[in-house]
Amino acid sequence: MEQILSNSNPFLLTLLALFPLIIFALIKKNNKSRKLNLPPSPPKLPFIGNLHQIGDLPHKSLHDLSLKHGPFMFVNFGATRYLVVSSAAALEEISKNHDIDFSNRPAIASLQGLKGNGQDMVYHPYGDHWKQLRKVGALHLLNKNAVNKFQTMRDEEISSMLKTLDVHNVKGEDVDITDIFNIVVSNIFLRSYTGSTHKEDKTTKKFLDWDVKFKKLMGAFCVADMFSSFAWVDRFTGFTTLLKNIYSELDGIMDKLINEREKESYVDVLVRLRDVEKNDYDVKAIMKGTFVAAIESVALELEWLFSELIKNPEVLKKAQEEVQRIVGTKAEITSNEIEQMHYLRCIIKETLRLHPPGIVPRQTSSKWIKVGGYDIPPNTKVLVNLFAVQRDPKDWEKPDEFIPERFMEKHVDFMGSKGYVPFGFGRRNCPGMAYGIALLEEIIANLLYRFDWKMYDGSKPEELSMEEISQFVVTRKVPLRVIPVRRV
Ligand code: HEM
Repeated sequence: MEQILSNSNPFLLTLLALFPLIIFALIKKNNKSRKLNLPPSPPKLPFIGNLHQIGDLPHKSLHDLSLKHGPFMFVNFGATRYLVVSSAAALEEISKNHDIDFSNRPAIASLQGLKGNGQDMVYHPYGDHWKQLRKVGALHLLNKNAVNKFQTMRDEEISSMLKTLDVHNVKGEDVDITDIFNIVVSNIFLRSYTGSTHKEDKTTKKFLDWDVKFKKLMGAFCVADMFSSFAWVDRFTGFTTLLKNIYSELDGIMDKLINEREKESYVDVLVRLRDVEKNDYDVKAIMKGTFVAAIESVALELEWLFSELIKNPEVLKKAQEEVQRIVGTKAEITSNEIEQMHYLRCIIKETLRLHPPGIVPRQTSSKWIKVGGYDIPPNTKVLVNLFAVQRDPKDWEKPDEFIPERFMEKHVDFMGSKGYVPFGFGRRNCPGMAYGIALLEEIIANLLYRFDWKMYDGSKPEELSMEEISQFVVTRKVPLRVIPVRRV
């Protein structure tokens, strides 16, 4: 034996000694994967995974796939695997039993430039730092009191929007209402951030020009998002440079807002917390994430809401009658009057049900989780398909139809009702809900009160195209053009 030991290779000897341990580990691993019950997945192709089954509108393709493969399914976008959640019951199970475990966001290469050094609010991992950011946002920008504080400024911006529409009315011209919505919403958020007392048309234009380029880029194919080990292809094709340029342009706009901030505005508070109280804040990243989240979602919901009103003249008429009945012949609409517009609120709810802004990205925590009877590995990237959840036929009769009246009969909260989650779910939900709803109500109430609306090309309202395009968010494919006709 001694001879064997002295003549042998020490590496082989170590292996021999560890042999029982290795066998034990292999058996254990084997047993574990045999016992694992992973979610089902549509058939995949080598390398591209399920990409061939995803069309131009991923929310629709994923919805269709979920009807075949179930409300929890694994889908591979190239080499990147996602758990796709597609029904009200599945989402309820997650939010009731695993809220914290599903409260992270995945790293998305093409959105890296919004994250700054990773200390923003939208993409920051769940934890104390993120909670602190949410608190500052709530206190200085987003809660009901903060929203009320900005009322005068909102009134000014809405009144300026009405004046622009009046010019088109006098000339009998059509107007790109999508453009009008983008301008009024950007103006309002810009001023809410910096506390500016005057109009900021130039910066708004800069931001909106930026936004068009940004969305186009987000609609393009980013190799790093699908195949992280082939990220070099993006450098080779020049995509990485395009991303770098677009984010540095946004940085420039944020710099301008920081330089021009008023005392005690949201931006000023963020800067003070960073510079005076030495909080570890990436102010520009916080601003970028919330700014883009706010403007994109409110503008697109206004666009869909207005499209649905134009396409459904009987709903439009009923909504106008409600506004007229409550406001009478007064010159201004007050927040007190808007509170009484129940039918308008139903229209908003139904629009948010049919047209949520996009698919919600999340990531699970670093432990194994069991949902829907399936084993979910640590750090799994998740896509919650609100389009599928909010059209679940188990919760909604005629789920694809626009029927605001359904909300008259059934009490459904904007936040936290089964099968209705336009502002997301759990503790990572949208912090801008109060502000978003206030804006939708105020802008639409004014448009209904002041104007009648005609199709610009003489076509019938019901012929209005509702085609979508998915570029970061899901918007109308073609901008909405209408003719405003003054009523009062
Ligand atoms: C009608 C308008 C809006 C809709 C439909 C909407 C919808 C959403 C949704 C679905 C999410 C994902 C939530 C989740 O992961 O569960 C979200 C997140 C977010 N929204 Fe909104 N949003 C709106 C307006 C706003 C406004 C006005 C702001 C800010 C001023 C805002 C700021 C944010 C932020 C910062 C997040 C990320 C929160 C986090 O990760 O902690 N949103 N929004």
